Amino acid sequence: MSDVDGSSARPGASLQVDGVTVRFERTAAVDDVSLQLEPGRVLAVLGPSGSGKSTLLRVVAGLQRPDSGRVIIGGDDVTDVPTHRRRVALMFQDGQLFPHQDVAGNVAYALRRQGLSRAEAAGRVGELLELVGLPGMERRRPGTLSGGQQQRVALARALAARPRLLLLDEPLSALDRALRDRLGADLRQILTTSGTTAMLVTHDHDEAFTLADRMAVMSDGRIVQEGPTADVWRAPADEQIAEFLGFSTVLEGEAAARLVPGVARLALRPQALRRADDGEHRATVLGAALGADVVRLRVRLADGVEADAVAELGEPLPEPGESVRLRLVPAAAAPLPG
Ligand SMILES: Nc1ncnc2c1ncn2[C@@H]1O[C@H](COP(=O)(O)OP(=O)(O)OP(=O)(O)O)[C@@H](O)[C@H]1O
Repeated sequence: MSDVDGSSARPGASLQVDGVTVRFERTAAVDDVSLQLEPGRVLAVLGPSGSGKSTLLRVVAGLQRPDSGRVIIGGDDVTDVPTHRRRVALMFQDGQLFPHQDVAGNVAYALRRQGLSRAEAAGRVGELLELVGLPGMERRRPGTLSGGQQQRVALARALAARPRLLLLDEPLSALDRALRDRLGADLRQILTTSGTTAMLVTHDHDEAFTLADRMAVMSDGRIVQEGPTADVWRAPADEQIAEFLGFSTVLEGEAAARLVPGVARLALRPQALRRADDGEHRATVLGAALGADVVRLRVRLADGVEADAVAELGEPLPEPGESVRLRLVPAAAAPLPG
């Protein structure tokens, strides 16, 4: 237990979850979940609403006692250690800043509690604000900041305590799309730079993909697939997971093999079929709509199967009934087992 309250040079610790089960009444919200995360890595737990991911996060944070199983952080079994002694930090959707304190006061909160002098804390606050891209913002009040800036302050505050493990609950979902993309990329960079081990829960596959090295997909309290983000993204274990990861069409048999020879089931993202004059696949347009960065098509393939497709903006919008040629974008297609 020596490291629970002590400080170490390297902030990130390993995380191990061993056979954790949490029951509410009869049902298991978390059902025999085991996970391992190496120091400095970021794990996204991805799942639909009610799949148990927040409950799992609360167990790791020490806010929920498991009915069985263990939580081990940096080699210490913390299952019976209260939250404030686990050296974990939590960051929620809405940063929950103290409204009456300025940015520096918010970020310095944990530092002052650790007994740093005012001058030491001020220096560290400056560094942290630099890290999250808000240099010089010390004197601003939370109410005068944008949503994205507030999330950055919340992140700086969470990192101030040099947590061994940072726990994030849908950290980007309260932000609008453009801000989410920008802060997502920054957050990823900040976590990597600071060497922080982090676990985030989200129902947004883009958020998981942007932020995490590893992904665990949860359904009905269980982990149904786990691995490096790119691997899960490229090879979902079944149709339900594929759908959850943003694949919109599953082709079977002939229709699948026509696109990728030898494949019996093929999951396609909406952008997997792209209009191209030299494309080798023929299709009939059923409908077309302007999207923000592409034209979205609904098409019928040669086999009579319907699928999504995209076309470049700027090309004339194809009419329903029009015949088009499509090219497969292999990175947006994944063979499914079975
Ligand atoms: N305190 C509680 N008492 C009773 N049931 C609970 C409690 N907390 C969660 N549950 C139930 O446990 C299951 C998992 O809930 P949990 O909040 O972990 O899911 P989630 O995947 O985080 O969902 P969301 O994305 O909607 O937050 C749900 O069926 C929920 O109703």
